[in-house]
Amino acid sequence: MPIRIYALAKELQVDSKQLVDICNRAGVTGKGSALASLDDDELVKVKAFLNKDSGGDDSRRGSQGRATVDEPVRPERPVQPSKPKQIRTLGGPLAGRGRSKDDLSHEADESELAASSVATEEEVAPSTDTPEAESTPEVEAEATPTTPAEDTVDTSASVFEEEETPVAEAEVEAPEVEEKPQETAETETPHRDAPVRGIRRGDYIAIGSQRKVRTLGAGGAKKPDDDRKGRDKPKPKKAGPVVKIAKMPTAPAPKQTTEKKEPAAQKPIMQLPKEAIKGAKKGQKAPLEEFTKLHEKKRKSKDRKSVADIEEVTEPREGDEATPRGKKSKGKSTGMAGMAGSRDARTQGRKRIRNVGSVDGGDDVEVRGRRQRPRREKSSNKVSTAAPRKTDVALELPCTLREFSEATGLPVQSVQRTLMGLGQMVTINATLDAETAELLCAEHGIDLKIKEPESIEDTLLNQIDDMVDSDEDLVERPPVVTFLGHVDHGKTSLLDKIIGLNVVSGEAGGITQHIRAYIVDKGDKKISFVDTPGHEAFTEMRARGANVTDIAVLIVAADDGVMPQTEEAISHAKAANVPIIVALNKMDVPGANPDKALQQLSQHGLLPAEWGGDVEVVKTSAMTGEGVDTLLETILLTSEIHEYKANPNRQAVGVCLEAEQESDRGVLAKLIVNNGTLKVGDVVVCGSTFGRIKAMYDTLNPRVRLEEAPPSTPINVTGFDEAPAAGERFYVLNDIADAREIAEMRSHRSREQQLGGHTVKISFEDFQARLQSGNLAGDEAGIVYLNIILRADTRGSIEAIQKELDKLDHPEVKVRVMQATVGGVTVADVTLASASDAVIVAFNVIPDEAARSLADDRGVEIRRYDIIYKVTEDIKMLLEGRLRPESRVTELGRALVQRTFTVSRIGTIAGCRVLGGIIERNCRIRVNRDGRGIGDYPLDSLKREKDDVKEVREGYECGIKLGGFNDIKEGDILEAFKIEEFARTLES
Ligand SMILES: Nc1nc2c(ncn2[C@@H]2O[C@H](COP(=O)(O)OP(=O)(O)OP(=O)(O)O)[C@@H](O)[C@H]2O)c(=O)[nH]1
Repeated sequence: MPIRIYALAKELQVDSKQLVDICNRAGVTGKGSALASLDDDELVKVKAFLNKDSGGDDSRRGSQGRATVDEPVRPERPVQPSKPKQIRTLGGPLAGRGRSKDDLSHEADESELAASSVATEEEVAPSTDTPEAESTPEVEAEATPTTPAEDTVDTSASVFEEEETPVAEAEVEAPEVEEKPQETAETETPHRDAPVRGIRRGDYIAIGSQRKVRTLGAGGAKKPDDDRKGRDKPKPKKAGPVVKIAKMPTAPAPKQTTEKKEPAAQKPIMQLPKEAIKGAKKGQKAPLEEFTKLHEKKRKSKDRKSVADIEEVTEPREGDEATPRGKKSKGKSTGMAGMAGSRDARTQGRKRIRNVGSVDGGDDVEVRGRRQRPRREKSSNKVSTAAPRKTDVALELPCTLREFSEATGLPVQSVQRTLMGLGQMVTINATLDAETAELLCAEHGIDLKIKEPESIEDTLLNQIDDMVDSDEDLVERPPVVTFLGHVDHGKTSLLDKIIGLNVVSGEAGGITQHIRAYIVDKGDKKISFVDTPGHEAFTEMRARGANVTDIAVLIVAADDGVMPQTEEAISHAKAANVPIIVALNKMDVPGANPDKALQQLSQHGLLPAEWGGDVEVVKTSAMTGEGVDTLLETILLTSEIHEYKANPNRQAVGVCLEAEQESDRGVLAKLIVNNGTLKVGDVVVCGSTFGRIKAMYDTLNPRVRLEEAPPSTPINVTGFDEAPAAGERFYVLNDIADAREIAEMRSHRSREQQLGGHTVKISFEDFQARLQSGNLAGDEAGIVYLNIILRADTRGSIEAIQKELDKLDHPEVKVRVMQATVGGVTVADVTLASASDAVIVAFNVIPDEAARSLADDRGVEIRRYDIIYKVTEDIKMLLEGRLRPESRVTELGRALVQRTFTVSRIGTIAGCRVLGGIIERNCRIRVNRDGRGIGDYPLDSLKREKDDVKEVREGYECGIKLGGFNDIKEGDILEAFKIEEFARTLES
């Protein structure tokens, strides 16, 4: 049976190289390395050579055999006669068996060992002769020396100790290898004579097994120290060596290379949803059961995973940062399994990091590095996150510097630099007022639009205004009818006749002083009537946005016909865009001429139905009651045609018609409900006043209390803190705090407007600007109308101007003359102009003081002309959008001529008192006499007593000499004005 040289060397306890040399010397050539095999003949030959060299008995053969070896030099040991006993005491039963085996015949041993050896070779290394097999560790293991005693006692501790020795040798350094044979020589020497045999399967310890044993840890495997102790144990029983030898260096205990134990992984605290807990109580399967099993399986299989497997997973992660997350999400499944996948991925991630990164704190380093990388990349890109700079912004002012910067896109530092240049040191949270913001925008070339902050008024009241009732909620409501007409034509009398009252006699001078509003029954229908002191009041409500009237009844006395106020009433009714019914009253009067009245009405655009027109004319008499029922039927018929509807099931909105302070009840306001139902206890805001409705009274029977007022119902209410203005709209709100806030806000705004002056509501220039910008809403056909109220000195002037205006034709913009009457501009004109966004054209007439004042308050423009073509030219330019920039007349003041003085060679000097404004030198003077303009002339001289002065202010007297006009008379009104050049607002 072949045996390798190194195995034999071990058996003989000599160095392999020395054995190679011995082989050569013994004539066994061709054995150049320790891995070379010796066949039986060669083995016998070598052994014979060794025996020949030694020439001693068995007990001495080992030591002599070793003595023949040149190196290393070992101290000779004296032969101990009691050696077998020592062996027996050392090995115990094993030693005894070993001794008994010596008695066995060599043939038996050889055959048995050969059989076991063959079996072992077949199992472990079937082709030991192949070069590959020779180089494999398994082949090395085959040559592990064993003792014959091991054949029978294969699991004894001594066998294990013997097996451990070469393993330890493999781990320790060279000097230790040389020590081993010395320590074991005494025990192995008796078996030296045993024939060489192969190893058994039980003797074989694979490399992997060796490693396994080594890495078992302190508790799992015997330490080399223990082995040494085991071997050292019987030493005291041994006979000490005769010759003292130097103590051999002891091999240091092999270092424990087991990995640091990690603390046991803690189970995560997982809170189950309540449903799962409930379900589990009811016996349902626990939701985490499957997940736990799956996770446990994964954990077990994870331990078996090789490093290569882990690295394989790691690689794509190193290359692509997005991959790991993708892998994690891939591993996720629905429900709890998804959680398991996520945890598993996290565990793998930790492992990965440990393998790739450093041992100490590798986790943190890797994790930190991975997380920081995107940030570094982001910062290196230097992408500006600042808002783009804008060319025009809408800002709510005041605002902070930060808000300004964010809105405009200007860097804060840039804005601060600009402000520093203006001498202002501001912080980022400093507040910028409108002026500063405008300055900054101008500096940086940004168009600034100041945005009005959205108030609670906007949010709440606009929400109510925009509320649209569904068709199902809408029900028919009574029409609200207003009587309009000339004074004393019988409005009040007719209404009294309808409701059965006699109010006329109760009013001072028979003139209606208050607005009256009643609701009357006509069969199963109701009609609300509103009687106003004049059409101004009617228009006043419209001017405030409260168009309560559904139907206008124009009262025309059949004996008088159309009068100036009738014309105005027609204009107001037309401007309100409501159906008009004409009541030809006083038909009982002997001088009644209905045909003449109808003709006049036709001339004012009201063509009667009996003449083929669309205006219903009812002949009535408030005295006799003639035609009253017909008038009511006509009203109801008109109402039916127009289908006036409202939703009674919502909070009320309406209009205040009138209010007064009463000594006992406080504020008593007359309201009319437009929509919804007003109830006692409702919180109401009306204009700049608010309150909670304490009580409601019927307007016909003031002592009758009402609990609620449905749509179109006029009522008197108490509960307001102050008297609201006529024409103000009221709203019912849910919260009285909101009502208070809105009222206070409006009050504050009203004061500001009074202090800040007025703005022109509409003017020619403004109209043109709004026309160009498209801010003027047109009618259904898209036609925009320029509303004009024309006042002229004569009927002829009116006709001439209207004729000229008719020539103006523009497809999209048209002139609408709302009213054209003779005489000076009145308050009614201003009211109508204010309500209708109209411009008053005064031709050779002037406004009276009340009208002038009201026009200033309302911002109504009154344009005065004295040449007809100038009127039409301006309007033509306006319509064509080619209004030239021209000199604008600036009114300076007015003076009353008290006396006149005629001086020869100089002319007439007017002694005047300045009524208002200022009279300046070099101005022009417009002379007005009896409300009509005579002409305008340059101011020749202006004196105070005998001194020329630059100006004379209100309340002072002065002497005025006009250039080229001496026909000045006492009572004339002199209006001073100057012509100034103004820049164009629009280019042609
Ligand atoms: N004969 C006759 N007289 C009437 C008729 N209607 C009104 N009157 C009288 O005309 C006068 C004026 O009547 P009012 O009802 O006050 O006229 P009004 O239009 O209301 O007047 P203001 O309230 O000032 O706008 C009263 O004296 C009435 O008696 C009528 O149909 N026939």
